Amino acid sequence: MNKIEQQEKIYLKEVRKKLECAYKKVHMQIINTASDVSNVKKYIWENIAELDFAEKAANRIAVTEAIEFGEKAKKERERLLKSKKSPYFGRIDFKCRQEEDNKDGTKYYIGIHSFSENQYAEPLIYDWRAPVSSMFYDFELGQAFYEAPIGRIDGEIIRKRQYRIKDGKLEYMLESSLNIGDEVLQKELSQSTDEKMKNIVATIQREQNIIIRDEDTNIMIIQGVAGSGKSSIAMHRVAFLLYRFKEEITSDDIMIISPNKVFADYISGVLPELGEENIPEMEFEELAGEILGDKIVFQTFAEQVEEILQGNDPDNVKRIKEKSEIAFLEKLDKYLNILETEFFQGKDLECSGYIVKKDEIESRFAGSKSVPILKRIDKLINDLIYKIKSMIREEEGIWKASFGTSIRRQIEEMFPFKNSLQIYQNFFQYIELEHLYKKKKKLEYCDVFPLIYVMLHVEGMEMKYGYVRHLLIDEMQDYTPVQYGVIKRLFQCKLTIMGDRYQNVNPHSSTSMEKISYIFPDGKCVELKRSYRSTYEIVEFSRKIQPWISVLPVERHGEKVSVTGFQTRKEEIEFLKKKVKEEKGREKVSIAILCKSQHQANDLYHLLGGVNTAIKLLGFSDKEFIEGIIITSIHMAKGLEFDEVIIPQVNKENYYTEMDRNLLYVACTRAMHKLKITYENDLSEFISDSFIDFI
Ligand SMILES: Nc1ncnc2c1ncn2[C@@H]1O[C@H](COP(=O)(O)OP(=O)(O)OP(=O)(O)O)[C@@H](O)[C@H]1O
Repeated sequence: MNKIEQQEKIYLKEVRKKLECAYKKVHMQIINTASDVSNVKKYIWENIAELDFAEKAANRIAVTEAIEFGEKAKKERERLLKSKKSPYFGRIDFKCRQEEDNKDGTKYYIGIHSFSENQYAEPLIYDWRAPVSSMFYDFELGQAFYEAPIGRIDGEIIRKRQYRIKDGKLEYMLESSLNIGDEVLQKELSQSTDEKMKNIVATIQREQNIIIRDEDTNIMIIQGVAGSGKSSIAMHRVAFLLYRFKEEITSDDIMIISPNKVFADYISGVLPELGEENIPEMEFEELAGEILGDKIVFQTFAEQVEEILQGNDPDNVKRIKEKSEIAFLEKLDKYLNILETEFFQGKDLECSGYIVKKDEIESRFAGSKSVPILKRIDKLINDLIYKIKSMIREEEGIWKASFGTSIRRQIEEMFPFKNSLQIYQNFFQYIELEHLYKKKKKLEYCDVFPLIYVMLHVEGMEMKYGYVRHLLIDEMQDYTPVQYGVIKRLFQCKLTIMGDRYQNVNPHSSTSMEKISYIFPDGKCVELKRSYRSTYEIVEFSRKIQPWISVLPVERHGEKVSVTGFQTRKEEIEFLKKKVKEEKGREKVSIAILCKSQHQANDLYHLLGGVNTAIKLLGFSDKEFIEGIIITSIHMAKGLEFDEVIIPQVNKENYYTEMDRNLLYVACTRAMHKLKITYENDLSEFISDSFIDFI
């Protein structure tokens, strides 16, 4: 062990001792608080009859406050426990320009949580989100600066170190003059995964840090290649904002729209790991359900994808495609703008001999333009009932309930639609493309958001999501311009939208960063091209499926991708069975067998032995990320990652459309360390001769 390492070990021991002291102190506080609470409760119980109202109230307040204090202390204890295990991961020695004589600079140790011995002492560990910590991610040795609350602080980084401390032991340390990375990053990336998404604080890269720490941008649109860390960045960005604006926002003010519950569960560990509460999550379908209520039954996105894969309805693709264009949103906007002028036709209204002239009706209607049109019709009815009632009363006549019904009927006849669905259906006649709307038992998924868009326009919507201060949307490519139109209306808050146009599981409705920025012209677009998830071999292999993608792999090498052909399906199944048997019982396996559709996944699951095997089937109704050996559809695996991925049935006749190409790409990019492809008879043309050196 060299001298520097020895010094660091001594320092680590000292810091851990102090953490231990702090831990014991908080632990005692929790015990004492629990005992105080129980004493006060006992006192109230025993003296309930004698205590007056004020005394009872005072005691109750004391209990509530003690419980709150106890809860906070418990969280602090949890943090200290984690810090004891791994107090910090980095250090910078920074010499501020004003401190010329401080030639060694000030040492800043950086960890997940900050720690000081007391509230007046300088921190022994700085939170990774503290202003000074930003230099750890942003600069190499030499000139550096950070934005402190008092303004920019300039100086020089004279030392930078990285550590891996596990269970209180220094596993390794590196003197780094380079960007964080390289060696430590390689080590981190080569770890196996047996669990959910982990934090990446120790190795956040510069381009990622810029996004995480950006507090000024209102709308951020991130296009990042597979494995570039988009979802990780999103979680770290939330943690950063919660720290930076701790007085203003809480985790309940932030929301994430994720592709499915399994994905939401997969990412749910990161924020608690970083000492923050999880944020509310929902899927687009849930949002649709909340708005449409239970009156309209609709198809889900997953069902739409499965339907396309079954390929039974070629017109379906046309309908989906058309409704995913910006032009469709523009046509819809145009239609909604002319609804009033083209479809509302004022007429004279007659009720029990009283007349309200057409002109008055039209000017009343035009006078409340800010009210959504269907609500305006209701308002007009109510206003005219009131007017005619007053006229009748003035002349001492008698108002009858049937007058109200007659007024309502006459006004309703002036506008041909009673609800949003009728208005939406009529849109297709108006644009003379009736074939684009297919009436079915379940509203087609491609009509769900256009209908909601119409609803928001013609019925309005109370600010249901007004409390959301920051919305994150993952897998942005899966949502159409109309869906973004809906988001724009419902969420008037900061947005972080991220995804990858090349990972669209339904290319007929995919949206690129360019399309999204058309809807949000003030949005800031950022591109991430480096892929961290997969080995160099897997990235290079995947890249050949979509050669137009520009992606930079991390130089982390692993096994070659294997492509194995079989003469019969039976042989392929036997091969997979053997593989599962070999892996069964091994600890910490993370293997996914990814099929083109859920239908194929279900079939294969049964062929491999179903419930009698070690394999677990993951389907659309699942809510939790499952560890071990799983079998599922590529759609379900979006956003997830596994040590090893096996893609069966990559036959010529199974993967041949552009949609299949995308799916194959998504499947390959789920693999971190190993990728195996199997096929029967002829291999899909997407895996061509150029792959030969990988076979
Ligand atoms: N700076 C980093 N340090 C260490 N690991 C990283 C870093 N950035 C990303 N990773 C790792 O790369 C993998 C991919 O990250 P993530 O899932 O966030 O990427 P993504 O862009 O959302 O992927 P995809 O779009 O393919 O689902 C994860 O294992 C993550 O921990």
